[in-house]
Amino acid sequence: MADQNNKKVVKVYDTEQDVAVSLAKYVADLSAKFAKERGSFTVVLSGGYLIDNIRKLTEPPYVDSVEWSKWHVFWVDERVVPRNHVDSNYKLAFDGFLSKVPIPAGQVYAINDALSAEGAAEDYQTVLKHLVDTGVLAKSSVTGFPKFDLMLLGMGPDGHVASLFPGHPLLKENVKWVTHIMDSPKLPPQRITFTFPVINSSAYIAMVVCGPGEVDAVYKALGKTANPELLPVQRVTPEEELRWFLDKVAASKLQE
Ligand SMILES: O=C1O[C@H](COP(=O)(O)O)[C@@H](O)[C@H](O)[C@H]1O
Repeated sequence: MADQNNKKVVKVYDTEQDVAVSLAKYVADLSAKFAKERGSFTVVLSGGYLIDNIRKLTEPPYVDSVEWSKWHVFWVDERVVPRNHVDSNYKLAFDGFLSKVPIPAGQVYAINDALSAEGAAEDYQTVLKHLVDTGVLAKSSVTGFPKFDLMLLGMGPDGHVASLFPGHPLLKENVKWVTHIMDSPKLPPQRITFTFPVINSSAYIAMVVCGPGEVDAVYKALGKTANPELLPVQRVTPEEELRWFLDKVAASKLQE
């Protein structure tokens, strides 16, 4: 299914394994494109099971063929916990992905875990501004916000993306690049998160959803019945392409 108007593509695969295979090729192709065009590839990770979905990148042929030296890695959100804590999105990504591929350590931009939620959000925004100033990170000519090459996102059962939850005032933040939340409905409560203007200024977004947990949210987001109150995931509109990677289970209500 492809929608040319809002650059949305929905791909449904038989199994989660097929999603992982296709997602690895998609990421590797974009890595090659941006490495050639810009000399670097800026990639944003989320937490959750997305990290498991990108496992094929750590295996042949990709582990040997991707230009890992061009990668710059960021997080769309992070929990305010030490980096070695079981709830840390950095730890999840390090254990499942970053420790298995040769991305230079200086190009992995973890959120500062020694600061408060507010301080860590401000600090991360400062890091991003410096990278825009030095040309590592592109800037959107449309919005003026940083333009990441690719965001790899998951979605929660309530339709949340990053740490942007349904009905929360942070959905309306339109000035800050990075902000903080002290009352996340999903634990842990203190987090930092990219804002929608930053998410929507990115070039490409892969939205990866597999398994039974998000069947209803996928249906609300992509089904034929109009959803009166937009889920956070329905506000995601990157500049080039939003591509959904679903397995048959996650898409089961769409096919009814
Ligand atoms: O709390 C979070 O949840 C979302 C979705 O996670 P999942 O386990 O349902 O895949 C995740 O994308 C976000 O980064 C994380 O902090």
